[in-house]
Amino acid sequence: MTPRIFIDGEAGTTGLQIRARLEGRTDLDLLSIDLARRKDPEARRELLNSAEVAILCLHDDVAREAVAMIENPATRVLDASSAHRTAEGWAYGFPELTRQSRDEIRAARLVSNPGCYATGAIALLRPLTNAGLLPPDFPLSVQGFSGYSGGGRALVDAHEGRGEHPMAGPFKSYALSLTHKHQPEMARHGGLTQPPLFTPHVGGWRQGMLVQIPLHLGPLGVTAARLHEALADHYAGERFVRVRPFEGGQPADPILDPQILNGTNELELFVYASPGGEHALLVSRLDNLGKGASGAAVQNLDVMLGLEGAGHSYGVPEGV
Ligand SMILES: NC(=O)C1=CN([C@@H]2O[C@H](COP(=O)(O)OP(=O)(O)OC[C@H]3O[C@@H](n4cnc5c(N)ncnc54)[C@H](OP(=O)(O)O)[C@@H]3O)[C@@H](O)[C@H]2O)C=CC1
Ligand SMILES: CC(=O)N[C@@H](CCC(=O)OP(=O)(O)O)C(=O)O
Repeated sequence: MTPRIFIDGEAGTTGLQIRARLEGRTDLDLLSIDLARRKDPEARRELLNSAEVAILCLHDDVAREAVAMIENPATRVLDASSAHRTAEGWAYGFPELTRQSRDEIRAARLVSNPGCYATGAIALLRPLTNAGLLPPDFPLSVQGFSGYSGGGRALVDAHEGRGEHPMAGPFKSYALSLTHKHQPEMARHGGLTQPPLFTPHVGGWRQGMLVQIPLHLGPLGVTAARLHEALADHYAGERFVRVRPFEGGQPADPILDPQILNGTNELELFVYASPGGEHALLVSRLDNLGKGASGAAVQNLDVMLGLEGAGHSYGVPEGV
């Protein structure tokens, strides 16, 4: 039977992008809620309990409530919120992260979709901590640069002339309390014993992001070439994660535009080195709504259902 899928929060930023990516899929039966009843607990309860997979595109508190509404043991959950990313009993939905990740996601009833900045950071960190090139307690800084859709409906509306928001504008630094909800996730799934110092920034473009990790190589006792080799080895053969060539002093990609991967489910990783080899910069580029949210969610849905081999792109189809 065709698996029934319900997107709770289908009218929000992440939900709409998931719907766009599922457009034209005949191997899934997409259940939809009457728009007028989309916040009605009874209407949602019914759909949540009749789906094979419920995808939650809700803010954390509403996502927790949705999980509590599910009584049907056959309903599996894919949560796009940050409510369960370090919770016990939840698989982490990053299929390329470790050799076991795909099997864990396929077997799980509860899967948490990664955060956007966290995806960029963890994709760089985990292969290096696993390979023993980055000690788990190494003091790290992570910098993020996101398009405004990362702020959800309220920030999108402010940017598109439908309200005001303190983070709207051409460029803002934020989370200057030096605490951000992605830090525990970066630590846990990046293989670190302490959260990195994380400084996010948001700008006046709609979507697309860069995540940067600067490294002093002296204390690490490793070369940038070795870090690149470990990343390239780990992601060899992966369709959605690409490690760009490393060319030492003459970078293959001398300028990075955060928007290049928009509409795709792709993630690109870069390693840069200073001419004397003292410093390295690790960078990831992704669409915060693609591999950072909705593309990843649809990929995870297919991994959960054993459909990944069908070769879908998990991008937004042309013209949608
Ligand atoms: N934006 C991004 O880049 C990413 C977001 N996420 C995560 O996805 C989740 C959703 O974020 P995002 O899509 O940006 O948020 P939005 O605010 O755009 O969407 C949330 C949706 O949930 C709806 N909603 C609110 N309350 C209820 C309720 N009680 N019952 C049912 N629906 C409700 C909202 O309706 P209404 O607008 O009418 O209130 C809205 O349509 C968040 O947890 C976020 O952390 C994950 C990765 C990336
Ligand atoms: C620009 C902006 O506000 N970004 C969001 C992160 C968005 C995201 O994708 O993360 P989640 O999946 O955890 O919501 C923030 O910093 O909280």
